[in-house]
Amino acid sequence: MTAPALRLRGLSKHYGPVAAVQEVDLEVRAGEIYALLGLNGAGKTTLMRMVLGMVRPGAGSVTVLGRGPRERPARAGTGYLVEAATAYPELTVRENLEVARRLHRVRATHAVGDAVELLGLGEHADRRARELSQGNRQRLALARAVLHRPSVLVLDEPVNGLDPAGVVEVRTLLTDLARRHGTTVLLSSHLLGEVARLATRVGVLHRGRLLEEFPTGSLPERVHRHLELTTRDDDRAVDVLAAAGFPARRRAGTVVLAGDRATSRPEDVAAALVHGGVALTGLTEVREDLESHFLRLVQAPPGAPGAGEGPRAR
Ligand SMILES: Nc1ncnc2c1ncn2[C@@H]1O[C@H](COP(=O)(O)OP(=O)(O)OP(=O)(O)O)[C@@H](O)[C@H]1O
Repeated sequence: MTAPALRLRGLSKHYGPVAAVQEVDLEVRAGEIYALLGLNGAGKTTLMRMVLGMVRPGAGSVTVLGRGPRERPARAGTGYLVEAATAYPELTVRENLEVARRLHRVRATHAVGDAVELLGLGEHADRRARELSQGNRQRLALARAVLHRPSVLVLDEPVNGLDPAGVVEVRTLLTDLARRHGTTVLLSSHLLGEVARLATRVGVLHRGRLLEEFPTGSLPERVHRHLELTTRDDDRAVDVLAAAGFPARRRAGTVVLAGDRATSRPEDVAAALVHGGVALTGLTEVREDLESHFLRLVQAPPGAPGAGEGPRAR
């Protein structure tokens, strides 16, 4: 097996009494798009800065492409966008990218034109950076990050400030870089829906700790489900269901059943009611959306009393 493109071991950082990042173990394989999901202040930026060698870890270690983050092969192989997108305001888009090309010692002069095209900046190539909209400034920052075709991209909130079309473009770009060129992407976001569409794996960071990791493909199974029933006699329905081994409760004019046994065999629930002489007038399966899943996780981390979650996915 090849070594992971990024490897974090016991990574921690305190700022005075604030534990910004706490004992994070994380690996990202080549070609993966790994999204760090977290509320404001969760520690995403601090973690990314340690990956980039901009912040020294308090404890633990980081390797990028098998090297320390400040070693030349790691730096040369990494493109990044952290903090608010910045550029030389008086230089044009093309001139800004030209500076980046020289800094990265990229010989091919067409790299600038390629990056302009890749990020759809053609119309704006000769405008000064300070005249750009926030979204186009973000595109310029992304163009700078990918100009030298790095094998690792570290992107803090890459779709911030982009309009819906821009979000789709960036998603296509990153997916394409990962699939076709094997580029490894570590990104942060608080946009849950976007992360679900873009990332191959998600890590939930909360108060500096990595609470959970899972492949985005497994999300449909991970979100909680319950059944909502409407009946002619809800009190009796609850009693009949309890006797049949389906704990249920009344909520706002419905009868609610959680648990795998009920959600995986709704026909058994219906049959139990019919046998008990209760008229069933409606049965709906309700799935928790991604937003609620995330909020439930950060409010009741796995392992905490009442969290009710299985083992961490690894
Ligand atoms: N240079 C610093 N000095 C002191 N405290 C800091 C510093 N940088 C970050 N922190 C604190 O560390 C914690 C994590 O911050 P961080 O910026 O990493 O979170 P984040 O998940 O990126 O948040 P956001 O989504 O708001 O950018 C916060 O409590 C923050 O106030």
